[in-house]
Amino acid sequence: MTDNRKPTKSAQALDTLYAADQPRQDFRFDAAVARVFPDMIRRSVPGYTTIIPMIQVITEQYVQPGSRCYDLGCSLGASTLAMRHGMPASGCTLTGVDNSDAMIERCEHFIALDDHPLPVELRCEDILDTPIENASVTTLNFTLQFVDPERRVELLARIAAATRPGGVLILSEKIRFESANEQDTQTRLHHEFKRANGYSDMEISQKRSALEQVLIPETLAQHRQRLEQAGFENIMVWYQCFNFVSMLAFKPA
Ligand SMILES: C[S@@+](CC[C@H](N)C(=O)[O-])C[C@H]1O[C@@H](n2cnc3c(N)ncnc32)[C@H](O)[C@@H]1O
Ligand SMILES: O=C(O)C(=O)C[C@]1(C(=O)O)C=C[C@@H](O)C=C1
Repeated sequence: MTDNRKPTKSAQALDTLYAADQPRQDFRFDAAVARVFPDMIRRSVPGYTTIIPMIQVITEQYVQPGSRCYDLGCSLGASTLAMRHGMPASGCTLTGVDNSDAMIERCEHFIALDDHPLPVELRCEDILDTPIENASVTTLNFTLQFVDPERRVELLARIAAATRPGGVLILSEKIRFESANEQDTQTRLHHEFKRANGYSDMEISQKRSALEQVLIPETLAQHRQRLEQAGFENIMVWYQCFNFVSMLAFKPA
């Protein structure tokens, strides 16, 4: 197994946010999280380092000339840059959206460092308010799980309505399982992945309780049913590692 305990680049800050014993507080995408986010997400989400380059491959396949592409919940722009590199240099637009100032501020910097002719529009706002139109590829890479469950269908329906025939939504989520046995097994394996990446039992357990009221996972069946209700078809899982999945959902041609 690759040793993921060290940050990839010397300039990249190591995530030690939950290393010291602390009172429980809801997880927030604030400046402290934004600072360590590349290290945090790589060591916390099994498959993240595979999913990002595949977003480029998928974008290349489904981007349509003259259309718009959206990365909703773009954080520091890892998924945005993957989309950018899958898009033609002109004729299309790319918009990244996040409601965390700290994320958008750092994202601007990463986008500027990426040498590519296609401009990226960054918006600091709630994705529930983002105008979406003439879309071919939209990405929600581990973002829908943070949206109020009661508002998820309205967001997906708006994306579906704004997507061109044959366009696609890339939806990555932490999921839960109907079977208690599978839930326990997959959660244990996820925690083992974190341990293998250098997180202590205390870090794992403090982050788990910080996320409890904030990241609301749903089952694959719930995702499928709601994506269909929203106006998508041919919903397929193209990636899964433990309790993390990525799906494709198509707008009927
Ligand atoms: C797990 S991160 C996304 C990671 C990113 N897509 C990537 O691939 O690196 C979730 C992001 O969604 C943002 N977010 C959560 N709810 C949001 C909302 N309602 N509107 C806009 N952004 C939101 C958070 O601020 C956070 O940066
Ligand atoms: O479930 C966890 O333990 C996680 O850390 C997952 C997760 C995510 O899926 O977005 C939660 C918060 C951070 O954005 C990074 C990763």
